[in-house]
Amino acid sequence: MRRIPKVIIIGVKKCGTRALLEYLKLHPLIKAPGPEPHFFDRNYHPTNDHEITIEKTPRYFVSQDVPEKIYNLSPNVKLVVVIRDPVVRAISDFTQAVSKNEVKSNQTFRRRVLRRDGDINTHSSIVKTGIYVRYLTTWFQYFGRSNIHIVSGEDLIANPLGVLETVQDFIGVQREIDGNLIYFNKTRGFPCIRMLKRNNTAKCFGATKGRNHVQTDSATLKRLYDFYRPYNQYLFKFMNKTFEWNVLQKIIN
Ligand SMILES: Nc1ncnc2c1ncn2[C@@H]1O[C@H](COP(=O)(O)OS(=O)(=O)O)[C@@H](OP(=O)(O)O)[C@H]1O
Repeated sequence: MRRIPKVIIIGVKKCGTRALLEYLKLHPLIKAPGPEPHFFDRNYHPTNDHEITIEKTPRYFVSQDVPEKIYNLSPNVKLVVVIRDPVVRAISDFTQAVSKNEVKSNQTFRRRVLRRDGDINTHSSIVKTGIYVRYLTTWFQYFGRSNIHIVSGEDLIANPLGVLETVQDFIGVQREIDGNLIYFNKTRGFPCIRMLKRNNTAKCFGATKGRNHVQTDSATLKRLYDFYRPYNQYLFKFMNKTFEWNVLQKIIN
C-alpha cells in the first residue's frame, strides 16, 4: 500500500522544527525520511511505509497551495506547528540569511523590516512569516482544530519532555520517548540528545540552531512588537491559549 506521511511538522521556520523532529524520532514507532524531504512541493511522490512517517518542512506553513494539496491527498493527516515570539523569529531568520551570505553587506535587520519612512515592511517574508494567525486560519479551514497541534517554541526549549508528551498524545502513540535521552546541555545552552548507541555521546543540533543573533536597536524592536501585538492577540483568541512573548521586552523598555 502506498502511504504519505501521517504527521507533518508544517512550520514555522526558525521556531524549533528540527529539534521537535529529532526528539520525535526517539519514539520507536515514529520514522522520518529526512530532515526536510519537501514531500509536498519538490518531491511530490507518496511512498511505502508501514510505520508512522513524519516529515517536517517549515515552508509549507506559508505556502499558499500546500494546504489544499495535502488535504486532497490526506484530509486526516495530523499537523504540528511550532511557533515562537515572532520578533525573535524574525531576528533568527535574518541571522540565518546573514550567515548564508544572502544579505547585502549594507543591509541591517532594521533596514530589512522597516521601510524608509519607518513603517513596517509588510512585503518582507521575514516580517510576514510571523503573522501566524493569517496562515493558521487557512490551515484550520482545511483541517479543523482537532488535526492541528500548536507547540510553543519557547516551551520546546524550556520543557521538551512536557511538550513531547502532548505531541505523542496528539499523534496517538503511547508516550514511549525516553525522557532520560534528552538533557539540558549547559555548554550549548539548549537541550541535546544522549545517543545510547554511541556511548551516550551528545547529539546537539548544529551551529545553525541556537546561534547568536544579530544585534538590533530598541526602536526597531518596539516597532515590531507594536506591529505584531494585534495579530498575536487575535491568534491567542483563536487558539484559546496565550503565550508569553516578551523576552526582548526588557531591552525596549
Ligand atoms: N535543542 C535545541 N537546540 C538548538 N536549537 C533549538 C533547540 N530547541 C529549539 N531550538 C530552536 O530552534 C531554532 C531553529 O528552528 P528550526 O529548526 O525550525 O529552524 S529551520 O527553520 O529548520 O532552519 C533555533 O533558533 P535560534 O536560536 O534562533 O538559532 C533554536 O532557538
